[in-house]
Amino acid sequence: MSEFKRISTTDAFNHLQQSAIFVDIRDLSSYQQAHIPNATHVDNQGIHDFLANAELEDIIIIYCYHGHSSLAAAHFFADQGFSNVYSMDGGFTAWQQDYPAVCENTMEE
Ligand SMILES: O=S(=O)([O-])[S-]
Repeated sequence: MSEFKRISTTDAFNHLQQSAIFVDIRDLSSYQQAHIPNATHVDNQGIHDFLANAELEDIIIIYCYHGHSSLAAAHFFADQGFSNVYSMDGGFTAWQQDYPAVCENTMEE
């Protein structure tokens, strides 16, 4: 059974202080420029490591650019057995509009 839910940026924001894992599936340079604090960048190369280290009960919030690709990714994660998977509506574009101060980058590191 594969089920995931959709989550608004507001509800996702409320998960920031909790133990949710934010997964950024955009391309690496977009991630490096700006991402949700502590988000993990996961691509096709990194997905196996990620899956090996995550717990099936973890709360996983996936986002892309606009909230379309993350639906397919959330479906995939749910298919792997994760029970708390969310696709963030509006993607990082919406997040940046709603929470412009709550972004970090890894360009200088
Ligand atoms: O990243 S996107 O599929 O929402 S354009």
